[in-house]
Amino acid sequence: MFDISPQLDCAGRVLVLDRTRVMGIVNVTPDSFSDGGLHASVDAAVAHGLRLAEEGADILDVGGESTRPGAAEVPVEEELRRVVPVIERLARQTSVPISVDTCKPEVMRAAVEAGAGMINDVCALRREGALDTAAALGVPVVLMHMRGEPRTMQDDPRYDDVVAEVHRFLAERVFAAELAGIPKKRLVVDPGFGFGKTTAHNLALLAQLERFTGLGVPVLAGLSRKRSIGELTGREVPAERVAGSVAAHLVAAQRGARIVRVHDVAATVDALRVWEAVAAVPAPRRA
Ligand SMILES: Nc1nc2ncc(COP(=O)(O)OP(=O)(O)O)nc2c(=O)[nH]1
Repeated sequence: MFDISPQLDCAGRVLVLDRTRVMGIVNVTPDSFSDGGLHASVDAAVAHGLRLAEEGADILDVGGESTRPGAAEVPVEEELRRVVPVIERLARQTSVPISVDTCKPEVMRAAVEAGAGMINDVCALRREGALDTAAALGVPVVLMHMRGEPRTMQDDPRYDDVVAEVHRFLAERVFAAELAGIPKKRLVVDPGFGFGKTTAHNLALLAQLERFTGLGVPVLAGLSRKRSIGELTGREVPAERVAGSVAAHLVAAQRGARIVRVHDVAATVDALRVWEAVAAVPAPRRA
């Protein structure tokens, strides 16, 4: 699928990015925007994660704090209580790499000790101590763009040029991570769909996603069931936005995304397989 295949060593579980890989979402939260409360207990979250692995997830993203617009911050002790037991049990029961979706250095450390092999940080390691903690943990890190904080980010976000501004931010965060001792081979960037962006902003970022591949690290795209998909399709209920989400992630894959972060793993895996089969057909020889 791709000419070069970066590899992410997730604490010994290697994720080869020779094709677009599917990150399955395991939200251990009572209030996530699309599946809040469905997997809030350890047993339910572990069962959900194993189901996503069965459906073909290449990595499982375990999060204990909703980042939906308006969400309040979760105290570190509560976030630890939510994610650590889930990561511990998933790491024992599946060979699929596990990422932890957190901004907090304490949660990063505890999650990696519990068996997580990647950090997914929607704050791009901007929290106090996060850069040094991620450098010391030695696992890959997703750096995502967010304008402001979840509580206020959707209050009328404005950009002169959203693609240029997000690109500049991610370039700065890649540089900061490298300065802190995190090599590029352990970095992934993500434009942060829905994090301080209108639907027009999200569409511009998706249409020009290719530009972010120029940062020299794999690109992750996460549009799954988000408000913009609802606006474009008229689907009010997040769980009814599967087709729109799959379409968006296919476009993201075509425009260079090496990881897509999704709730609906089976549907996404099927769509990517069909696309990859077509993409693999040799170009006709010129007459
Ligand atoms: N790297 C990355 N991480 C993310 N984490 C959470 C959400 C929000 O989605 P979800 O986890 O489904 O909702 P909530 O934050 O309400 O739990 N989106 C992203 C994203 O786009 N990229």
